[in-house]
Amino acid sequence: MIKADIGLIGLGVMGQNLALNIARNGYAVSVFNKTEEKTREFIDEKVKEEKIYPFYTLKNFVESLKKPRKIILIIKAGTPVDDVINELLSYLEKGDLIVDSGNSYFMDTSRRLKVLKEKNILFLGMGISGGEYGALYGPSLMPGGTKEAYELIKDVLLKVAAKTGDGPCCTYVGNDSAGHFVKMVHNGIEYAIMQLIAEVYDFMRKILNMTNEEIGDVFERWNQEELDSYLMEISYKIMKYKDKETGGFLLDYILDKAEQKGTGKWTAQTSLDLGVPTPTLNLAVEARVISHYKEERKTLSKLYSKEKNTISVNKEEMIEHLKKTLLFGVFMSFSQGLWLIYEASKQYNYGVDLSEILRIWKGGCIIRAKILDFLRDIIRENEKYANLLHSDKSIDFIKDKLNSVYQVLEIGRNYRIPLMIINSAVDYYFALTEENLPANLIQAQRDFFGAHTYERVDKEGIFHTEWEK
Ligand SMILES: NC(=O)C1=CN([C@@H]2O[C@H](COP(=O)(O)OP(=O)(O)OC[C@H]3O[C@@H](n4cnc5c(N)ncnc54)[C@H](OP(=O)(O)O)[C@@H]3O)[C@@H](O)[C@H]2O)C=CC1
Ligand SMILES: O=C(CO)[C@H](O)[C@H](O)COP(=O)(O)O
Repeated sequence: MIKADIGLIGLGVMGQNLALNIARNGYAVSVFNKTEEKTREFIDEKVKEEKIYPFYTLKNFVESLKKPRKIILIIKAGTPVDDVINELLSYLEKGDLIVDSGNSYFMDTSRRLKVLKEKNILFLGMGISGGEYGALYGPSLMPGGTKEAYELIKDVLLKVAAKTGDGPCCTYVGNDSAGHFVKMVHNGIEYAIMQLIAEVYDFMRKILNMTNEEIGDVFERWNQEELDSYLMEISYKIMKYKDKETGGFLLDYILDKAEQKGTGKWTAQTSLDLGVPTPTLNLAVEARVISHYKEERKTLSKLYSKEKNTISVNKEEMIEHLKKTLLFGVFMSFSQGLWLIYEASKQYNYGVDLSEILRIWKGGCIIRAKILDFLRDIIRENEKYANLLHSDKSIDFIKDKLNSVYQVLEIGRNYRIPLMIINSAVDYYFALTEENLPANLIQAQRDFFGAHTYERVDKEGIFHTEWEK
């Protein structure tokens, strides 16, 4: 009778490759998928010598595992996770472990942890990043929950994770739902960087009149410099990719409506709940939402004539300005995301080590980037400042980029192209480094209409004024 080391449920894009990755690292893996056909296809078409065993009932699947059982779920987030856990509970025993590695909402993970603890089942909420390629060759893994649960599966996770010069891209992220929280923010940052690159592309094609090929060349060059990152790499490849059907660039045939599955929106919602400013991450979600109104945009674009103040620009200089703008935006995106993780870690007692998070994001994951080493140096320099802007290194970095950001924004405005996220990054910087904001007027207005009271700058206390008396 088969006794496998690991069980994996969910043979979708990620699950198939993760199963292969685990098996290729020397483990015997039992697999189960809701739709049987997918399991059969996987076994017939993808599995070669790997020790991967298919099961068609959960009972047989569970019985095929060595005790204590270790089961990785990698299925659609939400109700399916609850359904599968509930079904599994009929067959699991005290001390068995479930690892949910889908993009689950962190509050769901906290709830599941409590329920499963009462049933003596160990549980980890584990973020995974790297897409289908990462799942196969080495993802970045962000497990959170109890240390006891992590210890049970640590060896497997460290083996299958991506490796960099700083070790495997997996660490114990922290207590409770820390793993899924960190993955959620990872995705919030991912949305922001994707939107930043998209705005730069828009600028290049509409203002600098660059072809996809030319933009691809610039992105490729940037990818060998400070902007070296996975998202830059795929963007230059996308720029140059030809459509098999038409022979044109595939990108030009893709409808400009961005989809989303929820993690970016949860990041924005959570930052508002916790009161941490992450405007760049939030606006990246808004940008996707606006993109969805294609018909509306089409109609309105005809109603409003776009008088563009064309001004002459030096293309090569502008490309350099765009590079610095992108670096500035990427820095602000990470800065906002890390601050959010830091505050959440305090609020929820996660115990997250930000430097470790930056380390495990260096390989395998979608937001891996050369700039992470620089950010890590800043974090390690002074751990009490989760807000990166405090560091001298940041001040020098930002000063070097600002003029370029201003140039890009000014020209973008003259040509009327939306640069929402670049604007948000610079406004975040302006607001956060401004001693006197106009919030005094907001407080006065609130007190005027709702007797909400205010504090004064010249004396302690809470005050209210009868404004019309
Ligand atoms: N794709 C990516 O780049 C990444 C995805 N993720 C996350 O990993 C998880 C899996 O993603 P991915 O592999 O891309 O998704 P797919 O859409 O390719 O696969 C979804 C999987 O979920 C299963 N499933 C759906 N509904 C149920 C249900 N009610 N009960 C049991 N199983 C169900 C499907 O089974 P069936 O075949 O029977 O429909 C299938 O195995 C998701 O949470 C996703 O957000 C995380 C990082 C990266
Ligand atoms: O987690 C991921 C990458 O890190 C998934 O690919 C996720 O689906 C991306 O988010 P969205 O679909 O909302 O763009």
